[in-house]
Formats: sequence, structure tokens, C-alpha cells
Amino acid sequence: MLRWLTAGESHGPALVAVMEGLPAGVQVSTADVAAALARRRLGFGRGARMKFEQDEVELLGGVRHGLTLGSPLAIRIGNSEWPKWRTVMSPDPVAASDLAAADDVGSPQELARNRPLTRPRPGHADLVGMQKYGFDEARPVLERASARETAARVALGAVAAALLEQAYGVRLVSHTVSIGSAEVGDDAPLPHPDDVARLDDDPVRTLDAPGSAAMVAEVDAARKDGDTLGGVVEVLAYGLPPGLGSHVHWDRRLDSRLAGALMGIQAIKGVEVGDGFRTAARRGSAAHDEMELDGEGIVRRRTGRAGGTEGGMSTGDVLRVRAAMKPISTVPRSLDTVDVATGEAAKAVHQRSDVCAVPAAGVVAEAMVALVLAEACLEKFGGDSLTETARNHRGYLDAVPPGLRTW
Ligand SMILES: Cc1cc2nc3c(=O)[nH]c(=O)nc-3n(C[C@H](O)[C@H](O)[C@H](O)COP(=O)(O)O)c2cc1C
Ligand SMILES: C=C(O[C@@H]1CC(C(=O)O)=C[C@@H](OP(=O)(O)O)[C@H]1O)C(=O)O
Repeated sequence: MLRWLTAGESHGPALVAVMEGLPAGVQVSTADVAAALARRRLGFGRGARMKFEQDEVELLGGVRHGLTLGSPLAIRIGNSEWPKWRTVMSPDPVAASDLAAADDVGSPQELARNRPLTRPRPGHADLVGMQKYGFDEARPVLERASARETAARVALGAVAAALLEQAYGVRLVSHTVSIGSAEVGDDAPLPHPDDVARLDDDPVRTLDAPGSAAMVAEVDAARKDGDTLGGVVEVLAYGLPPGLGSHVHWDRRLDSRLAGALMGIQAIKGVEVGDGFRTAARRGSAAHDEMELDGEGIVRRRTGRAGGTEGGMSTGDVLRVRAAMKPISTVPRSLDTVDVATGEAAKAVHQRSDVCAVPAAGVVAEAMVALVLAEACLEKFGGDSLTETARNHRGYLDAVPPGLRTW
């Protein structure tokens, strides 16, 4: 069983990620994890913080000389901005005078760090988090609600992706489908994992699709208007075996697990598997993936509308899932809210924020899909070493009778 947890606050000293259940022998390096984290910081529309803050990666356990040991993996992602937040986010009690003194330095933005955040942002976790956990301001809520935490998931996702590729030949890629009302269009070619470098070079993570210039323009326009944007990302996984997940129980379905994982990303409000909502508008004759035998007796699906799952199991065809991100809720031209300290109408807190984080959300979605697929593969193939799980995978594929093969 593969399990994992993350801990850490947005402006705390570090994020920490722990993963248990990895086989031994997976090649993992600090540089690989750092490279995955760098991808998450990219993207047109990200805020100032992405430029000055560094992710400081340290592998604390579970890896020796570049190979996993089979023991729990622990990763620390230090936050280079921590010294500026040392007082405000101190884990130990801080005298009120020290907090006030910390107020004496820095820009107006830095000063705001110490003021109680009593004007909750519509769309963020502020108000309901205060209600639920009994806080009188939003700082203790937003610190963990923040998508800074996704850095920890991307670090673990890089390890999951390494396992998938090295043991089973599975590779992933993600791209942006739309930002605001600008989209790549349904006839744009599907990206392949070999395109990852090109995608990461593109500020909106498309393959220069016709809609990408319009996406950049929409982000520019939103920034100028003091507004924010959301959009849709897609993740594809190539090389999956058939039969990950199961039809036998709802919580074993691969599609359900993927949907939960994607919905577990901050600001994701919709998930589609394959053609998803578009399928609902079609007739059955135009909705499914018809099968035929090719010249070599292999069963082929003519289309990929289902997105590579049937009956809650991977079919072995390309897995394709989408996630819809709402616009960033820290809107620069602040939204109406209530100051919960005074009970008066107010404008929501705004210090700085991303205008659009859709390209970054694609990288996070890719990590979440990698984590779900790695867990599903280990469930199906087991094994305590990379060699053992790879052997089990091969043995399973070899045992499928020729007449049932889709490869
Ligand atoms: C990569 C990424 C970056 C984000 N950046 C911001 C941001 O700068 N400002 C903000 O208000 N929300 C940002 N969000 C979204 C909030 O974290 C999210 O809306 C909030 O935690 C409330 O959760 P909910 O939207 O799922 O209800 C970002 C989300 C992601 C995935
Ligand atoms: C720090 C990251 O994203 C942050 C996610 C986030 C939010 O509210 O989710 C708000 C912003 O932080 P701040 O309010 O400090 O400017 C983003 O920068 C990150 O992705 O590494």
C-alpha cells in the first residue's frame, strides 16, 4: 500500500512530505525533485512570490546513493523566505512586543503580515476556517489552505512518476486546455510525454495551440483590470496496463480515485474523465469507443472518448482526465466582504497573489495523477523492489490470452 502525507504552512520554515510503501530500487535524486518543483513555479500570470522565493529540496530519508531503500521517503522543501516570517509564523510563543517590533521593518506588504486578517476573502478558506477552528482572524487558516502545499505533492509526484516509468514504462504529460474564455480547441493534437520540455517552455503550457496567444492576452487583460482567471488543465498517461482499479466496489474504481485526487487540489471545482460532460450530450452511438480487430488479431478501440477507463479500470489506452480551476479568489480589486472584527462592510484582504495559476495547476494535477496511478500499480503488482514489481507487471501482461489483448 502506498500512502503519503504532507505538512507545513505557506510561510512556515518548510513543507514536509512523507511517503510509505515505495519499493526499493527506484532511481530518485534531489535534482529530479528540484526540477519537478521548478516546473510548478512556471506559468504566465503567477504572482511576485514565485520570483523571489526558492524551494530548497532535501531528501531526508528513504533514499541512498540515488536509489530508494523501501523505507519511508521523507522530503523537506525549505522556504527561502522563512527568515522574514520567523516571528509571525514562529511555532513557539512570541511576546506581543516582538510581534509589534517585527512590524517596524519592511514594505507596506510586509507590515500587513502582522495585522489580524479579519476581512475574509470570498472564495478562499478564510471565513469558514475561522468558524470551524475557532480563530478570530484568517492567518492560521490561509497558511495551510494555501496552494503552497502543492509543492510537497509535486515532490512526491516526481517520485511516483519515477516509479511508474522505471517499473512499468508509464509516462505522463499535462497541458493547459483553457484559460478564461480562451481555449486550445477540441481538434488540437494531444501532447505526448516527449513534449514536456516544449510545454514547460510555453508560458501557458500549450503546444503553441491557436488559443495560446489569446490565453496570454486574457491574463494580461485580467491583470490590468485588477482581476483573476481560472481555466482547465488535462493530464494524459501513456503506457498503462489494463485493469488498474476495479469495477467491484465504488472506492476501488480508478476513475473515482482520480476524480477525488484532482478535486483535492486547491481551487479545482470540476473533473472530467475522457470527454466527461461532453459525452452526456451525445447519443450512445457517438459516445463510446467502438472496438475492432486489427490485422494482427489485436483488439483496438477506434477512439479515446472514454479517456482510458471502462468499469472503473484502466483500459490500457491513453488515460485522459481534466480539471477545471476557478479564478483565484484573492482578487486585486477586492471583493465585498465583512470585517468580522468590527461587523462593518469592508473590502477583502489583498496583499499580492497570482492572477492565474492554471499552468501550475496542470503540473500539480500531473503529480496527483502520478500518485494515484503509482498506488494502483503497486496494489495490482505488489513487490518490494523495482525488479520484483516490474516482473509481476510483465507476468500479468504475458498471461492475458492473445484473443483478449489490446497491445
Ligand atoms: C497552483 C495554485 C496557485 C494558487 N494561487 C493562489 C493565489 O495566489 N491566491 C489565491 O487566493 N488563491 C490561490 N490558489 C487557490 C487557493 O489556494 C484556493 O482557492 C483556496 O485554498 C480555497 O480552496 P477552494 O478554492 O478549493 O475552495 C491557488 C491554487 C493553486 C492550485
Ligand atoms: C506560494 C505559492 O502559492 C501561493 C498560493 C496562494 C493561495 O492562497 O493558495 C497564495 C499566494 O501566496 P501569498 O499569499 O503568500 O502571495 C501564492 O503565492 C506556491 O504555489 O508555492
